[in-house]
Amino acid sequence: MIEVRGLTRRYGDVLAVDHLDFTVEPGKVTGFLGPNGAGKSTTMRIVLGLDRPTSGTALVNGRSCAALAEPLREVGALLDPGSAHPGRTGRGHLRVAARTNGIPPRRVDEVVEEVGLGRAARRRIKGYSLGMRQRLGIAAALLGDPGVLLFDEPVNGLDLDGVRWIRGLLRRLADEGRTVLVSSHLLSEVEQVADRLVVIGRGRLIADATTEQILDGLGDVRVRVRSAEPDRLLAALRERGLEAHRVDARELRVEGSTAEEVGELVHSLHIPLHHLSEVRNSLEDAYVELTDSSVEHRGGRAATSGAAR
Ligand SMILES: Nc1ncnc2c1ncn2[C@@H]1O[C@H](COP(=O)(O)OP(=O)(O)OP(=O)(O)O)[C@@H](O)[C@H]1O
Repeated sequence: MIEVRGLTRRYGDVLAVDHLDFTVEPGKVTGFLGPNGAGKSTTMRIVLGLDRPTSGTALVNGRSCAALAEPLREVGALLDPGSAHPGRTGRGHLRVAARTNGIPPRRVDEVVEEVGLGRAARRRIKGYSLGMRQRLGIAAALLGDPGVLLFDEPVNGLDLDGVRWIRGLLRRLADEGRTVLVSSHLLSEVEQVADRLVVIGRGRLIADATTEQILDGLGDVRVRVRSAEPDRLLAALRERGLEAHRVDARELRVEGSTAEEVGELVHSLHIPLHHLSEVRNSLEDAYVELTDSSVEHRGGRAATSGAAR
């Protein structure tokens, strides 16, 4: 479990993280979302004990990471896949990490296998593609078989196969009961795999809820209705005070209503119905709505008040 409480990090004039509170639970994939510069990497570095908070705490399984003697056994992370020494082989890089963390060398073979590096593990890292570096970084994160895993933008620059592979891996790690936090600035990259979303903007918490709750809490439902008598239906909808408009010769769009309400009205008017459905905002729309509002309210702490919690 990861517990972030009142976390604040200031770099000179820049307030990178601003009184952040959230918990990342085991057995779930938690998406950590926010636009560029929102404070995701800073938060992750503090959780990992690689940076110090100005105030507040970030605990992994109840303890500060900086206090752990062999951190890789408790928490694994993919932060910057370009950080491995280019002159080493992939295997050599993993061996060094294993040795310094008291991990048996045979575990290196297991993680090389697990991430599908194969024979590339014997080649020097400087010849690796971005996808191979990413796999190597993930192998290093998995080395200590940790219960807590953090991935900072893991699908950055990967092709579709790589993205699918990472999604499958995240799911499996969570299903094994591990705590999985995965950051992205693109909702579309994590919406399919994240059970929960922690959304931040300008260092502040915007939303912390299940992916479903965030979707449900945002944006009105719109109803599409096609009928034999669109003009009559449009008039009746407006008479009821509903915001309705024509989409084409047969279709109407009704804002802020439900299929049930519109369906009952159509029935009461004895109008033949051809189509009736509810349209929700896509999660991407919801996310833009969420993060936009954090920018709009940049002056005050009111930005968090509209959060879907
Ligand atoms: N070491 C540092 N010194 C000064 N400012 C920093 C430092 N690290 C981060 N910042 C600033 O803190 C803010 C948050 O940065 P951070 O990298 O945590 O955001 P992020 O959400 O991870 O963004 P991205 O998606 O672009 O990686 C930014 O304004 C950044 O410029």
